[in-house]
Amino acid sequence: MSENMIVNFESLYADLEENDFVEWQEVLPQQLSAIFEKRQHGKKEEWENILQQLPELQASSIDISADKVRIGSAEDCDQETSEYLLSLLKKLHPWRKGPYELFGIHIDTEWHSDWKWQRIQSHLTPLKNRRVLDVGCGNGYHMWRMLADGAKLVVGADPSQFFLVQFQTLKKYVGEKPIHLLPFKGEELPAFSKVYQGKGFDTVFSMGVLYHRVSPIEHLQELRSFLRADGELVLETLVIEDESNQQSHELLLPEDRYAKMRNVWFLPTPPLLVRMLERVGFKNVRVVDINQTSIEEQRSTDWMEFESLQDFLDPEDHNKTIEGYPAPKRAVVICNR
Ligand SMILES: Nc1ncnc2c1ncn2[C@@H]1O[C@H](C[S@+](CC[C@H]([NH3+])C(=O)[O-])CC(=O)[O-])[C@@H](O)[C@H]1O
Repeated sequence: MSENMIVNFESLYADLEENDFVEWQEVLPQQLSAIFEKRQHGKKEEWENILQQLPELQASSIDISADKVRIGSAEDCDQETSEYLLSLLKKLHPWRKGPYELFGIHIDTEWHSDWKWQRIQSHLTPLKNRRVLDVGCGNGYHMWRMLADGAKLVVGADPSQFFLVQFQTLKKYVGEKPIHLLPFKGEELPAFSKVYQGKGFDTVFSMGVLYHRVSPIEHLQELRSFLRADGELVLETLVIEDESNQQSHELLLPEDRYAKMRNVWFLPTPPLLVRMLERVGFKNVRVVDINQTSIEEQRSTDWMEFESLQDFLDPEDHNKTIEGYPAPKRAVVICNR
């Protein structure tokens, strides 16, 4: 493996070859090396040390289909090793997406990401035997659930190398499976359908990413280019709702911060979101879920000690953010290329 990389991607190359992505596989080592070179992280050595210090343990059983993704059990590990593992996991604070259980240690993450999956799962074209891409996958929680649903290849992309380290920590104990996280932004992935002549993923997810993009239409065009013909897009993003006019095509561009976040740009109404998807060429666009995020779903825990949703809302009125905007509400839209 090239020196600047935190993890080894050899098994990904083999899985890409097997799944009709051979052209990408040929250029990927070079692309990865360039990304690690360009985005050198000050904590790289610290993270490498944690990954190397993880104890060698065999998971007697694994259940990635459960809401709490579980790897191994408390019996697989003696008390001393368990405490050591706990200390290493705590060094990887903050744990945002989950929940997970690793050898009996419950990682109580900031988000109940399982609740999002519950809202989405039944609307999907079954993932069995599909090649799946999750753009903005965080530490990969939903990727495990996609694998559990029978996907034959799960690739995630997220620019955060910290989330890559959390993902690798869990993957170490799962062993070889066709699930891989790449430290790329969505816009750094190849436009498969253009570059590789009609090739692409069967299902592409983009959850919690669109509102972070300054160019939301470009993000939708990219997502389309990652799909094969007829492939399915699952898009989840923040929306605003106009209670008096369910057909309004409006959007909110926050003046400055939104729920204390600096990097929130465009929040469309659901009809505008549908129109955006149709304008870039998606078919069969349908909104399958709208949900206001509760302070039970996103909250501070022992594993994420910073501020969370409760601190981002108006203390007098949880239907408003602290800046006075509508509180976070997320829509799930599904459509086809
Ligand atoms: N340009 C980009 N390209 C790709 N990823 C990006 C980009 N910019 C930021 N990210 C990544 O997008 C993720 C957004 S969180 C959603 C996680 C998961 N999907 C979830 O649905 O729980 C938001 C939320 O809290 O919902 C982060 O991991 C960023 O690093």
